[in-house]
Amino acid sequence: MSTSPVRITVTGAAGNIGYSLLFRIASGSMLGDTPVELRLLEIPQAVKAAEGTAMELADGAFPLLRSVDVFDDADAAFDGTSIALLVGSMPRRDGMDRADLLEANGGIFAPQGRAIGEHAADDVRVLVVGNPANTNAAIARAAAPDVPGERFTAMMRLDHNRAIAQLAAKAGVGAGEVSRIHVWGNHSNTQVPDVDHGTIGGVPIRERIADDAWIDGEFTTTVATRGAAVIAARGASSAASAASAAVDHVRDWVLGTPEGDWTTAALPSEGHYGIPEGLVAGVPVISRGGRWEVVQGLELSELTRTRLAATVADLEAERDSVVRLGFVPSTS
Ligand SMILES: NC(=O)C1=CN([C@@H]2O[C@H](COP(=O)(O)OP(=O)(O)OC[C@H]3O[C@@H](n4cnc5c(N)ncnc54)[C@H](O)[C@@H]3O)[C@@H](O)[C@H]2O)C=CC1
Ligand SMILES: O=C([O-])CC(=O)C(=O)O
Repeated sequence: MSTSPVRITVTGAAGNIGYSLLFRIASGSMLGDTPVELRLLEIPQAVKAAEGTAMELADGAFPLLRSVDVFDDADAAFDGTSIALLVGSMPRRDGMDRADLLEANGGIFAPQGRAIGEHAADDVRVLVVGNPANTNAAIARAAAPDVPGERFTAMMRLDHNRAIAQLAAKAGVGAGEVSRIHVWGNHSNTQVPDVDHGTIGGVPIRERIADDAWIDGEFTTTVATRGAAVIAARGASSAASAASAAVDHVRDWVLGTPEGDWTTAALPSEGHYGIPEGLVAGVPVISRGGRWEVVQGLELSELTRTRLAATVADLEAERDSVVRLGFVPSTS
């Protein structure tokens, strides 16, 4: 067991995702047997609620939890942090698109990116959960030019997990039977779940499901619009499943992806698969030695290529908006 604690900052700690996420981290679900120091960042009006959550974390008597501190100042909250989970922002409500949140939430991620650049540990890894997650990650990255760009990622793992769940249900198997799928592009309804290289119980997915119309139609739409469906049902956006996906993303990033499988993360593009550089896009990834690597050389079907172009255009439109709003310089 590693004895030196890892410092983790969670923003929006008093919110719905925070309430689920913090307890998963404290229990060891994210980093295994590694002690953790939690730093909770909130806006001043929510500090009291975050302190209540800190009391409950203490009451959990988690053996791996070394400390919990609450902040309303980003510089202090990110000081020396190695893992920054940027959750705090405004969630969308029924009838809104995630892109409607650009202006409201863009103003949060530039100052937080700057604070990370100036105060976090040299090994800092950043996961942006707050929507629109991909573009918020690009904003934070642009504000922290001294941090290697690859350390700024956005969460597409919930989309990935949703795709696995739908496929497993259709095939009547457990989620653990589904391998080698991923979700391209934006965490929006233009995202592109891709099963063409995947297997269920070792059998190619299209062969096992034997229903291309379902895969290319209902399955894709269900995964891409699942967030809105949960909002319509719950009256609030996904929270526990989002927290679980954040735990999955960071665990795989730090500890590595299982041999023989891959997953999905949104990374700043280096031009792979024709995705323009700098867009933070969902891609197939493995993690080795604490670094994401894009799975290279996959053959894309004509349909996937067309859909990938549409989700890239969606990301470009978001990038153009935040350039206009002044959150990102036009060269990023
Ligand atoms: N990427 C993904 O797959 C998913 C992303 N989300 C997004 O995650 C975000 C958070 O969702 P919830 O926890 O449900 O929302 P929530 O409204 O329950 O909590 C958000 C928290 O963030 C805090 N906050 C606002 N501005 C802040 C700032 N500048 N610094 C620190 N904290 C700040 C608020 O006070 C609040 O406590 C939303 O943007 C939501 O759309 C939600 C589900 C999935
Ligand atoms: O849909 C939303 O606004 C929340 C979210 O990102 C998701 O559940 O995928």
